[in-house]
Amino acid sequence: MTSLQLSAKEEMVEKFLDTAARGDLSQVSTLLSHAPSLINETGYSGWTALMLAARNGHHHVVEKLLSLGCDKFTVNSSSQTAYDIAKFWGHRHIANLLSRSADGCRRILPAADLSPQENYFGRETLDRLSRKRTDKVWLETKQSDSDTIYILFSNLSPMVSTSQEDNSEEQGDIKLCRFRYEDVRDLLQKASTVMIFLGMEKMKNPSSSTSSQTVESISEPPVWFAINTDEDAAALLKRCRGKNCLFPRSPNRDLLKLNEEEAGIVAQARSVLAWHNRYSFCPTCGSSTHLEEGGYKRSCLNSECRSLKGVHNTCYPRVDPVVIMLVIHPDENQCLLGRKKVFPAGMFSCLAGFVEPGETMEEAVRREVEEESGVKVGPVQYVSCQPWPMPSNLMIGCLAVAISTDIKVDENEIEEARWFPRQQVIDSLFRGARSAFIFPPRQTIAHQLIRHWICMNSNL
Ligand SMILES: NC(=O)C1=CN([C@@H]2O[C@H](COP(=O)(O)OP(=O)(O)OC[C@H]3O[C@@H](n4cnc5c(N)ncnc54)[C@H](OP(=O)(O)O)[C@@H]3O)[C@@H](O)[C@H]2O)C=CC1
Ligand SMILES: [Mg+2]
Ligand SMILES: [Mg+2]
Ligand SMILES: [Mg+2]
Ligand SMILES: [Zn+2]
Repeated sequence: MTSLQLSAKEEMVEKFLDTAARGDLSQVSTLLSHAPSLINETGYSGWTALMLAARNGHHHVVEKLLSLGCDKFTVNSSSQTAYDIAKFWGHRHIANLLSRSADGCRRILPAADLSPQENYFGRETLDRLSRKRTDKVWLETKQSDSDTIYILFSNLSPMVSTSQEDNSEEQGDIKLCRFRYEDVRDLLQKASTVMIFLGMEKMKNPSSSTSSQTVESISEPPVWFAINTDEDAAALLKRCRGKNCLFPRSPNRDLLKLNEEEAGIVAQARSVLAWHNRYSFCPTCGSSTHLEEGGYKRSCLNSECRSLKGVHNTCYPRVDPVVIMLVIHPDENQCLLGRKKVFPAGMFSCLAGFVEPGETMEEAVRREVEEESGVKVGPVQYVSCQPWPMPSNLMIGCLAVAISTDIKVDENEIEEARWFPRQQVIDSLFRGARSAFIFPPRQTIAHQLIRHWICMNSNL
């Protein structure tokens, strides 16, 4: 980038921040419609447009910025969020607006009226249309429809195209390769291919159709299917006309580079395909099974099998609940993080563990924290959840308050656990300060829980 371009950008950011500080709503909207990336830009001392609007009491501007997805958890160089600033300057109506979800807590755990928070892998881009899974005629017609989109998996990895030659970790750097019926027709005929119906794209703007259009004249949005095949991966890649196509090798890392819409689709497809991969035979009697209901059911072929009578959950895709929790020190100023041996050097994260049969979410939090760190936990509060398709976990994100603080790690599960002071977490998370430890990437619910705590209770 030339210095001229750089200064033009800086000028644009300055103009935008100034507009927000003055409360000029129409100018804020115009600038953002031309350059949406301005929304989280920072100026002097790390102040964002949201902070400036909050400082000067411009309610409408704050409202607009939030509606456009502005990050309200950012802190400035004095560790203040926009919420802290609004509260400090007495703009109660703005503080209320900013605290409506996670960050407005006065006690160790916030009041329970949390508004829903979306996590990566959680976006529902498709309408699953579960009632259509039993409509064989409809499904067959849609399979050969020229608008229908197929995504291709090999060994549970989706075929993607990459925009970057390098090893960048940025979100949006990979995109799903989309195929039409003619491209995959031969694969659909192979007995080993597993196909699942994912759903229909949601109407973007149903109300924008003109009243003169009849219901029939509005064509249905495309439906999506996912295919997992055992055909050779190199041969599959030749089907793709685009360049730089591949099957990512490390799902935990590589699938975090999709955009939010495609990540949601992959979460659904990969979890169901992984279930098929593991349940080829009936878990009750060991007989062969066959696919039904658009890939959402596997029924035993042995007509005597118990799984065909009564309620049997072995026929349906599995979801494993996992609790993941940020444990807060009773002094409110430290949080408990741990690291497993397999983590990259210096990485610490929230403790997590599988919920056991017959256990509540709260009890699972208390048991896993005590098992892994020796710390006893009192109150537990649910924050948000995240589908985690490695292979089919539902991560249940919680805050928890410790009632004892001595640490004794279970070395089988955790290499180290420590209390981290709030300021140290802020320095590492927001300031990119060179730090001895790092957090998991922002696409993980672990990262979001840590941010949630930071923004909940910041001191001026
Ligand atoms: N999205 C996010 O932010 C994060 C996601 N995670 C995910 O959460 C999951 C659980 O976390 P983790 O700390 O490992 O859980 P646990 O602390 O429960 O430990 C996992 C170990 O418990 C055993 N185990 C008990 N029940 C089950 C079960 N139902 N399924 C599989 N293993 C079970 C396994 O032992 P053995 O192998 O000896 O049989 C496994 O290695 C992981 O899959 C991880 O990927 C974790 C942290 C962050
Ligand atoms: Mg454990
Ligand atoms: Mg664990
Ligand atoms: Mg466990
Ligand atoms: Zn059976």
